[in-house]
Amino acid sequence: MSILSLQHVNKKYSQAKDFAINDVSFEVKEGEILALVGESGSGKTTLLRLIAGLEHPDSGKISLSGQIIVEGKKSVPAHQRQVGMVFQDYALFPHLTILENVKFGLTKGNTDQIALDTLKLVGLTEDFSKYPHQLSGGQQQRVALARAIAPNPKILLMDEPFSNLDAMLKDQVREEIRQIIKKTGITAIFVTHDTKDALSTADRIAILHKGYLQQIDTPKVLYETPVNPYVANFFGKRNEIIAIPSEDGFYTSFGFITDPEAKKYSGKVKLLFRPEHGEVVQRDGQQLVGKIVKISYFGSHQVVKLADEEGKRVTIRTNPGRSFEGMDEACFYLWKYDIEEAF
Ligand SMILES: Nc1ncnc2c1ncn2[C@@H]1O[C@H](COP(=O)(O)OP(=O)(O)OP(=O)(O)O)[C@@H](O)[C@H]1O
Repeated sequence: MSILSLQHVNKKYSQAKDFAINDVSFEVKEGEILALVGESGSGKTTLLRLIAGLEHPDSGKISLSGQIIVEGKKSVPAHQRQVGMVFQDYALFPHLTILENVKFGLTKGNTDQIALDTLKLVGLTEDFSKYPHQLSGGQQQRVALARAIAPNPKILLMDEPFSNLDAMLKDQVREEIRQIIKKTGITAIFVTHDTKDALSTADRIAILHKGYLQQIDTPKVLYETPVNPYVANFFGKRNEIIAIPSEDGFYTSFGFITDPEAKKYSGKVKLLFRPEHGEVVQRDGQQLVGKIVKISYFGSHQVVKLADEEGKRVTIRTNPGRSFEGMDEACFYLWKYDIEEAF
């Protein structure tokens, strides 16, 4: 069941030339974690602020939990929307203790007990009489999360929740935050510019470009079946090989690829593939071949750059155990690629 629905939402800031959000419509299902991604200025934060009630759209409709919160001039004020918000810098009150910070937005019931239960839920084991400056970044984030979820909001909104954490901590915190959100069953939307955050943490990802929603789907579908080149390239550069189709395959500058699909094309095409959609193999005459330009070792995998006779390069990801000692050339094959007409 959908808990949040946006219909044809548009937003233009008063001094701006272009719309920050252009005709955006989507739904979020109950209990789902949605990531909003896009390059800087694509409208991610604006969209989050429109849902929170911190900005008002020029047109469109937003419903939360079956209630219309925005339509035309009508708007439910931010404090009445029952939306929990975690800001990028956590925005904790420096003069309040951990417990007081979490109790801040609570008005009903035994507020001490609710705050303590929520702190337990987010796994914070510190002395709750400490102040925010006495905590690490990861701990401050848990306090901010506890403060946002303690009042039992209908939806949790997080702006760049992982951007202040160092790389070592990030992987761990991402997983922990995901588990906490899933345990509470709360619906969550987070903004990030980091594709790794989105792919590893979200159930679905919405990708924005210049305020337009490009695609919204699961990480797997977005990565493997992007609807346009912008979405495809957003999740990492793809290799591009120019190919000439024939009855039974494609002629390329790296060799021939047998593919019955080729006969459907008449002119030149582009074969597009990600580094992990190729594999370096032993030579047996059937594969593509390239001159080894560079090998980079990453522990979990190696990245090999191969060039054709004119120096055009492709990048292939391969297993870390493969040895290239004494080799000038390497053979490879592609197990997955997209075919696009080349003009
Ligand atoms: N208060 C404002 N007044 C005028 N223009 C604004 C305002 N806030 C944002 N914008 C513009 O709206 C567009 C979308 O901005 P927004 O901050 O939503 O993008 P974003 O994707 O969150 O970017 P970033 O990743 O850099 O935070 C940008 O062109 C930005 O310059």
